[in-house]
Amino acid sequence: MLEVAALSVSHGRIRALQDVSLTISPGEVLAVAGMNGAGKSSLVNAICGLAQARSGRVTFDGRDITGQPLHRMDGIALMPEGRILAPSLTVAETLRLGAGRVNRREHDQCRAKVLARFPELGSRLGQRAGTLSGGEATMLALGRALMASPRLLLLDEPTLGLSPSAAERVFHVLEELRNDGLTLLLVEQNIHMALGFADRYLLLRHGLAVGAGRTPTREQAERFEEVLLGNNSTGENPC
Ligand SMILES: Nc1ncnc2c1ncn2[C@@H]1O[C@H](COP(=O)(O)OP(=O)(O)OP(=O)(O)O)[C@@H](O)[C@H]1O
Repeated sequence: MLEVAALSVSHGRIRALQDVSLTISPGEVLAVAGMNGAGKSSLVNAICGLAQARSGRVTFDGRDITGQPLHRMDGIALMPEGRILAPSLTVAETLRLGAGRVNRREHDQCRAKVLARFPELGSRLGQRAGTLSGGEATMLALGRALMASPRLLLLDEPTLGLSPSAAERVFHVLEELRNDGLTLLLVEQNIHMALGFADRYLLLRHGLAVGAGRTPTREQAERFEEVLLGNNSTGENPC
């Protein structure tokens, strides 16, 4: 479904990502892990055209989408790091924005599905996004992404800043989305939750892919974290 080949991203003189490749098959969940500054957001942003790739290729369903802006990517949606909601827009207006160019009937159908998934948003359609709690704002950001009816959802740290119970709710929703057949690329700071949930992982370090494979078993997880936290100087694949 998604193929990323030797993708490199620079921000000015900083090499954020170097020759990173990955594939995701339909229905799979890929967790992208790594410490702060490892290049996770640069990877996600370059996949969906928000960061410019210096080199490499991104292919979605066989189409080359390298550098294409997100709004032209039929089938891919992003929940960006920090949620990025316009605080003065209402919940209804935010969801409308996520739908893009669809007719009224398509919008209403899609919104009904989103509101069935997030009942807390239904009673707040006229409330401004800036007044929502962290958990509600996260559901709105997820709902906005789902309004695009994606087949592949990119999630950049969806539990950032949330309480443990709100983070659990996010993973509960992600589980439902997976059961509905959605393909997920998940950047997640809560490594335990991410590895417990994903089918496969990609480990980044200083912009390089230093490990990839099926998610580790409980026994392998400790070893994995050693590498992740930088206690292992070889950068070897932990699994
Ligand atoms: N717009 C930018 N301008 C300059 N440097 C940037 C920019 N965005 C990212 N960087 C740098 O690129 C590197 C990778 O950053 P990136 O945000 O991709 O990492 P990350 O793994 O997502 O980190 P975090 O977990 O802290 O969000 C870092 O050194 C960062 O400082």
